Amino acid sequence: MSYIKLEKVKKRYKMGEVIITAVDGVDFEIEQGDFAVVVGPSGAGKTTVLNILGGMDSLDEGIITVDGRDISGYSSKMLTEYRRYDIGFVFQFYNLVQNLTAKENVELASQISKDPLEVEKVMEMVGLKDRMNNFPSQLSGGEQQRVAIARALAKNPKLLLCDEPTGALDDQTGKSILKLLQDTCRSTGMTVVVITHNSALTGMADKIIRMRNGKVAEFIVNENPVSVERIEW
Ligand SMILES: Nc1ncnc2c1ncn2[C@@H]1O[C@H](COP(=O)(O)OP(=O)(O)OP(=O)(O)O)[C@@H](O)[C@H]1O
Repeated sequence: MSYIKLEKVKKRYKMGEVIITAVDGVDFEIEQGDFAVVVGPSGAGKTTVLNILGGMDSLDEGIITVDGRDISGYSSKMLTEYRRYDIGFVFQFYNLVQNLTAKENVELASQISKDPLEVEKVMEMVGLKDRMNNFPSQLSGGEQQRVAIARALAKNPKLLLCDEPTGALDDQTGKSILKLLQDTCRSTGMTVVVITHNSALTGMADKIIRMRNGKVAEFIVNENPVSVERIEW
C-alpha cells in the first residue's frame, strides 16, 4: 500500500448555475519520502488536489488514503486534527505573522504540535540561525520563505505540502528554496509534494504528476532525479 493514494477523486464547485469540475477523476500514488511534483497550467486543478490532500477542502467522490488512513471519510473535527498534526503547509506568499519575529512565527507552529522539532535546530536547518530575532519585514522574500518552511517543519509533519513555493521569488532564490526542500526530504525522509506551473522542476522529482483539465495527463516515476543545481530554468 502506498503512503498516499488517490482513487477516482472528484471535486466540483458550484458557481450560481454553473458547475465547475475542478478535479475530474484523479488517481495517483506517492511513497513515503518521495519528492513529488504536481505540474500543469493554470486552472488544471493542482491547488484543489493539494487542498484536498491537506484536509483543507472536502472531496465529492473518490478515496484518499494517507499513511493507511482513509481521510476522505474524516469528519471536520478529524480533518482539523489531521491538518494540525500531520500536515505542514508552505504557500507562495509565506503567510507569516508580521508582528512576530522569525523565531516566534516558528514557535507558533511548534506549540500546537504533539511532537515538535526544536525551534532553534529548525532555524539552523533552514539557514536562519542568525536571523531568528528579525521580523518578516526585515527579511528578504527568500528568507521569509525559509521561515515559512521552518514553521511547517517544526510541527514534524508526516507530509509537507507546498503550493508554488518559489512563485514570488527570482530564479536563484527560488532554486535555493527548492534545494532546501529537496535536502530536507532526503535528510529527514519526509514526504514532500510541490505544486508548480514550471516544468523545469520535474527533473528533480521522484514522482511527477502532470495535470490538465482536472485530470492526470501523465504520471512519471523518475528513477534518476537530479539535484536542483543541475536544473535549467
Ligand atoms: N473555491 C472555488 N470556487 C469555484 N471554483 C473554483 C474554486 N477553486 C477552484 N475553482 C476552479 O477549479 C479549477 C481548478 O482550480 P485550481 O486552483 O485547482 O487550479 P490550479 O491548477 O491550481 O491553477 P493555478 O495554477 O492558477 O493556481 C479552476 O477552473 C478554478 O476556477
